[in-house]
Amino acid sequence: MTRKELFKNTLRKSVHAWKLINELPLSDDESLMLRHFMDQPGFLDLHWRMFVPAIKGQGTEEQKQKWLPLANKMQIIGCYAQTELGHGSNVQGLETTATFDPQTDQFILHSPTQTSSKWWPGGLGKVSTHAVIYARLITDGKDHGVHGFIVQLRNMDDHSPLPGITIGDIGVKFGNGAYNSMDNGFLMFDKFCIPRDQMLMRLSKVTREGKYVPSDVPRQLMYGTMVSVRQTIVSNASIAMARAVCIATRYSAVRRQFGSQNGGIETQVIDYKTQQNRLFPLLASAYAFRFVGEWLKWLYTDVTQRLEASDFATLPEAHACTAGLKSMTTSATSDGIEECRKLCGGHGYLWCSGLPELFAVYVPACTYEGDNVVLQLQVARFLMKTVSQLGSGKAPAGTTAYMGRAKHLLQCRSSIRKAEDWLNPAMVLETFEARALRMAVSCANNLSKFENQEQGFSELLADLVEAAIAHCQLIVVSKFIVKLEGEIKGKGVKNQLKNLCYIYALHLIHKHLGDFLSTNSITSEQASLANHQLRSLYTQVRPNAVALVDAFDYTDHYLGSVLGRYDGNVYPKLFEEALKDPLNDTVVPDGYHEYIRPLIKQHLRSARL
Ligand SMILES: CCCCCCCCCC/C=C\CCCCCCCC(=O)SCCNC(=O)CCNC(=O)[C@H](O)C(C)(C)COP(=O)(O)OP(=O)(O)OC[C@H]1O[C@@H](n2cnc3c(N)ncnc32)[C@H](O)[C@@H]1OP(=O)(O)O
Ligand SMILES: Cc1cc2nc3c(=O)[nH]c(=O)nc-3n(C[C@H](O)[C@H](O)[C@H](O)COP(=O)(O)OP(=O)(O)OC[C@H]3O[C@@H](n4cnc5c(N)ncnc54)[C@H](O)[C@@H]3O)c2cc1C
Repeated sequence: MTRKELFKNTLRKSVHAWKLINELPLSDDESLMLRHFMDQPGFLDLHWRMFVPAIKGQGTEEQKQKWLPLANKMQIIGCYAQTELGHGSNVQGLETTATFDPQTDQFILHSPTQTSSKWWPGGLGKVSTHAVIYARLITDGKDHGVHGFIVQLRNMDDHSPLPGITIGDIGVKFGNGAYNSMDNGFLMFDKFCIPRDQMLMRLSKVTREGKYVPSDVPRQLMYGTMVSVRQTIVSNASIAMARAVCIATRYSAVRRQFGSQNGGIETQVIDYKTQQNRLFPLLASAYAFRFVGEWLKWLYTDVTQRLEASDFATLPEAHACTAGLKSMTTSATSDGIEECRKLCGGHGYLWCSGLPELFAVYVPACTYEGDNVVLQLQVARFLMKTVSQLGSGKAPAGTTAYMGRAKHLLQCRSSIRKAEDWLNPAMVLETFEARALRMAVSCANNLSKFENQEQGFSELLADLVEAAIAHCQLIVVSKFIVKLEGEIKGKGVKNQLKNLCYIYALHLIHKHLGDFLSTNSITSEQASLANHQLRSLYTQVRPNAVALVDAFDYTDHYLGSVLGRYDGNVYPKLFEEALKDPLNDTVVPDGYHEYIRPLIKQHLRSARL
């Protein structure tokens, strides 16, 4: 499809999905499932995941009563317009202004520079009638920082932009189809006026007289919509990873190379330890991210309930967990999808493998909802704060509770003696805790050598990110172990999950061996034992690998991959796909008479053939 066709077709699908949701009707969970199977980024994502939650989280009761019924019936379509051409990560650096005019009781929205143009918001370019706009609030010449406003963008009769608004699509993005189904947009305001009651005023207010009334709740609640989306992105990482792994695992069982004896069949590539060493940790990650996603959903629900009761104590941890896990799981999944492409050899590079499209559509997850490095630095700040409070009498809680055992974890030596000891959950956990704590403490010690903490932080950014990743990996490992300790129906299933849990943990040790050795969390002998155990786990997973990906229950239609077909009938179907290519419509290609024939004829003449 051309870009225009792709965009229009996605509009068609989105509107059809909305019709089904209402007609059947579908529950919230079923609607999410429908979105999952619609399988294309589109304006509904931003309307439901960001526009509506932003109003719910930041609007007053009156604002919710006014706007939510319209949004819930999709009589208005909204998006989330925060990022600007010049500022994305640095939200406090946004330039768009919203200046209160007491004479008209209105805010004047203005884009003072080119870099202040809104740039990137999904659904903004061509579809949305409304947006939640983030802009600097100015009253009486004073800048109160960034706040949210509900703004109508387009005329409800003919969809034209309202006077004072310039709006459009930002152009083609990475990949052929992928994210190009979405109208990520730009937007400029030229002194555009909105009524005062369209500032989202649950957190802070501007009175009729133009007085700014700051809120008595943390201003970070303004970032709540991002926290909610980051949490869902973790579960989505599991879905995308599982999809790539399903394709690569099934195909690895079909594909044979070398090893034929006396003219017999060749070896299935899934039997090579190198293939297993690349594939099975990704299979394990798909399960691990699913379980940590379930836990994060619980954490998010818990913090939401606490916030409603004005208990803000767990907000920093919820922010650190959603930011860190969003970052860690999306980076691992993007890398994992690419690894799966390589695991499928040359055929993985074919569009019909399903992997190129999956990669192209998935990889921006490392950037949207916060650049992955910027988000890990938020985790690092949280860790440094926690370390600095050790010994102050305030016991670390939640995911940093292990830091409360700092005295032990800083000096303990791993008691792993034989390979099977690596199947002991307590020993594995302690290894990850020791490594995470020691990396965090080492950063804190290095920071303390700087007179200026912020300067020290800048100097140590790379180490801080590594410490944050170590903490996030510990969370994933520990939540996998907790899952195994809970109710899992079926002993066989539990055994398989145990194998995957240890593959996940031991492979991380192997991959980040430098961290584990340099922090003395394990010795090089213990590292060899971990590798030994890992190989044995691969052997145990091998006979069940295909079943473990079949368990994701993805249909062939959803996978969209010739290589990942459930029936394994890969080669005939590759031919079928190839023959569908427009280049094969004719035997002699268009351009032959124009370019190839004159070239050949010229050579034939000069060679006197
Ligand atoms: C084959 C076909 C397949 C098809 C598949 C389809 C797949 C589709 C998948 C779809 C899935 C999902 C769809 C999602 C759609 C995504 C849309 C994307 C939308 C966006 O991107 S919206 C824009 C997002 N922008 C960002 O994330 C910006 C990142 N920056 C920030 O968040 C912040 O500015 C910051 C960097 C975190 C803050 O930095 P800074 O320290 O400068 O900030 P402040 O001074 O403002 O705050 C300091 C203080 O506050 C704490 N804090 C910061 N953020 C939060 C928070 N969210 N909650 C609580 N607390 C927070 C911070 O820690 C500081 O605390 P301290 O003072 O140190 O105690
Ligand atoms: C597909 C897609 C959809 C999007 N949808 C929306 C949307 O609906 N609404 C919306 O408002 N926005 C949206 N965005 C924008 C997105 O949220 C931002 O792109 C994102 O937050 C990253 O910000 P940036 O582009 O400014 O990156 P930058 O911050 O410019 O990052 C560039 C580089 O600088 C590094 N860097 C930046 N700051 C630091 C630091 N302090 N320390 C160390 N390194 C740093 C980063 O790691 C990165 O390597 C979307 C983006 C994409 C790609």
